[in-house]
Amino acid sequence: MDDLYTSLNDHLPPELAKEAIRILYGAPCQKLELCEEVLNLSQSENFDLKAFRIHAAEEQTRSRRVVRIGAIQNSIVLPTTEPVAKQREALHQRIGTLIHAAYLCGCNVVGLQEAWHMPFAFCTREKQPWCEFAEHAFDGPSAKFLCQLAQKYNMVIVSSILERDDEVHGEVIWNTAVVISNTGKVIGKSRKNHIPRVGDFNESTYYMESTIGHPVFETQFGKIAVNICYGRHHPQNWMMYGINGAEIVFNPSATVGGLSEPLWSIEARNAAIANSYFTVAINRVGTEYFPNEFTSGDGKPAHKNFGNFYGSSYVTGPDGTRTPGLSRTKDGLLVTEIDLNMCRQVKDKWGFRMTQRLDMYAKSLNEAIQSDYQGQTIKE
Ligand SMILES: NC(=O)NCCC(=O)O
Repeated sequence: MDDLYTSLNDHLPPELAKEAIRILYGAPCQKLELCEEVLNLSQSENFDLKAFRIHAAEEQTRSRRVVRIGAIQNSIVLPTTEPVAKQREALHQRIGTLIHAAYLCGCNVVGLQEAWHMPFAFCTREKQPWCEFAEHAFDGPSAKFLCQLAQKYNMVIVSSILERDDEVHGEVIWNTAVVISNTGKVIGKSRKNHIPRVGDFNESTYYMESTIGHPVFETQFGKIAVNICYGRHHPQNWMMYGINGAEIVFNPSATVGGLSEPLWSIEARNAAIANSYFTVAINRVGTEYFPNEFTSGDGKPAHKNFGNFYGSSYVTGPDGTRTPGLSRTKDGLLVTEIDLNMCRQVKDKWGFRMTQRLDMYAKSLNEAIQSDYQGQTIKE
């Protein structure tokens, strides 16, 4: 099955499909018309292309703040046995094509998947050659490449990379998202707050948890934050970006079907609802093979790949409306037109911020982290 939405549409009687989609996806997203040039490009370059508008109400006292978001998912281009520079160069080329497509679709903000410039080699626990993909956040080859595209296309780009912190912190490696302004300059970086220790996700061998909190980047196209992959399982992580004023939170990810597919459509969507902002969940696609076998202490026979990254990138609005997902198997570009005014409209309607009781939880959490804490469990 390539994607659930299309399967429902293709296989259920029309009335039933409409109702099933309303229940599963929320208010229907309107399809956007795209130009012939980008439709042809998606054919010749073999990527999934979907485009929607999430509807927000018109207001009397504020003009609309319309933004087009592009979410890009991709598979690796060359085998993982090719030289590091060649693999990275091939990914740059592919991403260049997909960003050009996003430009043709009028995107103002584009987000890429987790560690887009390399294979997701953290299953292997090998340091060589994978650590060589790590690069400087502000002037590494991928930052330079994207800064130039951001300026050329007048778009903000959210670039999730393996960072080598060689100025301040003794060349250590981090899992980092760099936010690049539409002026072509890096605005700043955010880092992965929660590092997985599950299945083959042996990422803790390579980098530590972020120490830079929950930054929100004020751009010309809205206040943007980045919750990197496994951070999506932590509601408090999502919450902090909301507290700091985010209007769009990207979730660049790399996750596989056997592990997380049933969770995928829930977590970023729930975060959008709970925090009255838009979320953009982006996952890799394809299967990446590594030269040497590895195991992860879970009883599985030694193997050479992670399993299948299932794509399915999607966008959710603060009212819970979500777009259909991109393909589960193909590279893709998902374009979503949103109106940032919707964040406040939903806060006013549902009052989740107003009723959030942060003071109560701050007090309770502060008690819960004390070594003599007695849980509030009442026994029969
Ligand atoms: N990249 C990453 O953090 N993956 C962990 C697996 C998951 O969160 O689904």
